[in-house]
Amino acid sequence: MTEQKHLTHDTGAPPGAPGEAPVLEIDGLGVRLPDGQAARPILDGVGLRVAPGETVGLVGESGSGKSVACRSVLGLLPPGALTTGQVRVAGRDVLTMSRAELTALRARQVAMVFQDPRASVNPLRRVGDFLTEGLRAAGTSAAAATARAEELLDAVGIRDPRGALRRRPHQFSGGMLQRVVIAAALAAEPALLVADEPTTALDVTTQAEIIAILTRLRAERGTGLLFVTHDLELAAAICDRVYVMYAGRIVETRRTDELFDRPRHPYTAGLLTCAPRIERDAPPPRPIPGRPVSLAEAPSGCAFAARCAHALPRCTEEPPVPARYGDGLTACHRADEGITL
Ligand SMILES: Nc1ncnc2c1ncn2[C@@H]1O[C@H](COP(=O)(O)OP(=O)(O)OP(=O)(O)O)[C@@H](O)[C@H]1O
Repeated sequence: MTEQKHLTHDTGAPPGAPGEAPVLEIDGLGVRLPDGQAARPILDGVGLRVAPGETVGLVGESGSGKSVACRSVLGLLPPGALTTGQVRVAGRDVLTMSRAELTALRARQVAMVFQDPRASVNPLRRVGDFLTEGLRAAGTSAAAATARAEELLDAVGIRDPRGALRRRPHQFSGGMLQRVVIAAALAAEPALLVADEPTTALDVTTQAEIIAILTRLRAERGTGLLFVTHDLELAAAICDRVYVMYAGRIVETRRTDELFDRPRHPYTAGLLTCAPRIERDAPPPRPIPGRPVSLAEAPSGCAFAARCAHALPRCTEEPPVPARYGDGLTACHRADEGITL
């Protein structure tokens, strides 16, 4: 694997309203994680923006690096991680923050919701303690913290919030507990919420309810939302813009409607056609051939070339550099040919 340093300071994001700084700015992020004596490359040249109140999707198959990218936003990379580039939250680089600064960042500015709500809560403690501890640590009185916790549980659709505060995690279904985790994430009114596959472990109905809650809360509170998923259809349903990641790199980004109407990267097009559709006359799903590679395994040309029906000899030799098409970016040698239509 040759790292391509496909650095660009263009992240495909719209310029934004004057005076409105992005809540998240990732520029040229590279991550290597320890692997025995060596360091294994995981991310390369990742660039991404989230504006206040914007919902941005980060989409890709398993192992593409989505979780590592969003963990870097909270300074939650494993010990020994080596990074390059910048991850700025409200203008400050997370990668250079001290431990105390990271604690403050997580308490006030960024919150994260993970796939498995049971991994986020202490099974032995009451939900009320889980919801109020951050508020109490920030100096809120016990009575005010409890009132706020009830308000938050109400906002995520939990009936009888007062009773819920006294219960323990095992007394909640997965979907109800994910609501509790979202309520806790919103307690400090963070500028940015990072949700890593928050509905993957839930049944379809509960999934829809959680998505509706996230969408409503984002609209009401103006929180920026970075929504991580392997499901492009789901991302399209809720996101303003989407970044598509393959083998640790962003291969395409654009506004959701444009991404669907006119994907320019064959990988994006493949993600769109590999998912089953419910319409009666919809074509059958067409899986992307082969299996995804990690950045460490990626060949020196385009990492997707071996799975791509449109690959030319050039694709296996030269790394494609992200270039601007329409309102977004695509890293493909054939992007200007419209081959994925
Ligand atoms: N703590 C770690 N130590 C070493 N390698 C890791 C660690 N966490 C993740 N990786 C590696 O980093 C790469 C990206 O993993 P990551 O979990 O970010 O992918 P993902 O796109 O989120 O996948 P999934 O959808 O399955 O969660 C994988 O090759 C994975 O094996």
